[in-house]
Amino acid sequence: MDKATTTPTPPGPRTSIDKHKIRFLLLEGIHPSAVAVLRAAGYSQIESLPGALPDDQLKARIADAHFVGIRSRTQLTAEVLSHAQRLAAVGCFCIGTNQVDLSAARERGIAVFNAPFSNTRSVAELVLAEAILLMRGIPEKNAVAHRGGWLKSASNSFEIRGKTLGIVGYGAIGTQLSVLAEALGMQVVFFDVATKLPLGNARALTSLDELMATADVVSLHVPETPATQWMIGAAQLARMKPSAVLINASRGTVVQVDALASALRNQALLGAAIDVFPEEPHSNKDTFESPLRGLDNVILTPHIGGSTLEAQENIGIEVAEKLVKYSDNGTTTSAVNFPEVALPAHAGKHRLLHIHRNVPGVLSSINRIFSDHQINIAAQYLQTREDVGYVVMDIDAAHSELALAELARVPGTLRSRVLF
Ligand SMILES: NC(=O)C1=CN([C@@H]2O[C@H](COP(=O)(O)OP(=O)(O)OC[C@H]3O[C@@H](n4cnc5c(N)ncnc54)[C@H](O)[C@@H]3O)[C@@H](O)[C@H]2O)C=CC1
Ligand SMILES: O=C(O)C(=O)COP(=O)(O)O
Repeated sequence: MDKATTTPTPPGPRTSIDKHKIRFLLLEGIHPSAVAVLRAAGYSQIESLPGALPDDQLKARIADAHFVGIRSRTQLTAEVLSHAQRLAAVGCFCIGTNQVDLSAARERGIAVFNAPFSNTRSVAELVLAEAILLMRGIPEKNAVAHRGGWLKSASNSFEIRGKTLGIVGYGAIGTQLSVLAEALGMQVVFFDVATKLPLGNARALTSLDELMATADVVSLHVPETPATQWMIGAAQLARMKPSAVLINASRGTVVQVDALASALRNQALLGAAIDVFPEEPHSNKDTFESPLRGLDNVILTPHIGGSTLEAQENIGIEVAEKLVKYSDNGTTTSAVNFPEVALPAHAGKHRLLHIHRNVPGVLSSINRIFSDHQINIAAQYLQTREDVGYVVMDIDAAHSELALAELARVPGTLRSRVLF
């Protein structure tokens, strides 16, 4: 049986708990495939809630969770994480991890995982569909028809074949979109801060300004970072052709929505499709407020770019498997904020996991414990990342209790566990 022992910060109390006492808190309607993976791995304390929790409830509920699963809505700030004394890892059941204070988590020895690929196809498909609908003026024609009108006209209606798609952020989603768009006969240009291999006949442009001025369809696929915050404002919109459209399925903070609303009202743009907003409702019961409401040439969607059953099911499996691996075996492969270690099985041995501040002296203190007590280390793995070190040692069962107690006392210890 696997057991885990977690010490919050030394000299905090050591709690030895078995698998059935490890608590998983899943929020925001994570797909049941995640629960199935956790159950199959022998975990039974799993609470899955349909929505995000208000801050005060989140702080209360996270306090006794060992693992928490969230999507894009839940904000795990440093303040919220300070209530998470037992938390070993966070699973973001999505791509974006901007909702988690990654360095605060790392400093507390909390690993953060995500699903970097599972919903990329869903976003790319939606964007492509929106590009076609916008270039045909469908949002407006649809709205008018619902009001009893009839807008049969070819004016401002275009095929996307032969038009230029400008992709801002040529990563996992941007590249998929690039390939799909070329298959429909579009020409693709992109702008990325990193050097990226252009797929097919796509062309890299050297500036955002050039992309905004060139493209008939501009689609944003950058992460939320200080550099992407409000990167599309009045000046960038003014560069677009009046016959062009803007699609944002990245993060709400990338576009200045007031500037966009006024560009759309002034017909400086043909239309827009927006899936993400600076302020999004907490749940389906809350009201959605936006200056873009009421504009017929805008497709508004409630942050559902990645919300397909296929994507959600895959994400549930992928992230739950990462949490299980970390809990059962200590593997941190693909953690977004943490030293990455891929570990083999440890049959017949107890495995000690020690997460510490990456400061001089910690490793020698650890090694001294083993030499002072003459404990043989069968295997040792070490990885550091920024200010945190992660060392894993496989030892004989007879010594693990003693070694764990000693490890927890090493100055600089953030967390320690034993698996067996
Ligand atoms: N609407 C939705 O439901 C979904 C939204 N997303 C959002 O889409 C974003 C992108 O996803 P992926 O393509 O998987 O991420 P990715 O990390 O694979 O690609 C992002 C690309 O943006 C580039 N980039 C970063 N900063 C930039 C800047 N200032 N200017 C230009 N390029 C920049 C990066 O170099 C990278 O190539 C996610 O971070 C997430 O916020 C992701 C999935 C679903
Ligand atoms: O994957 C992402 O980054 C998304 O934005 C999708 O978020 P969601 O899981 O739908 O809240």
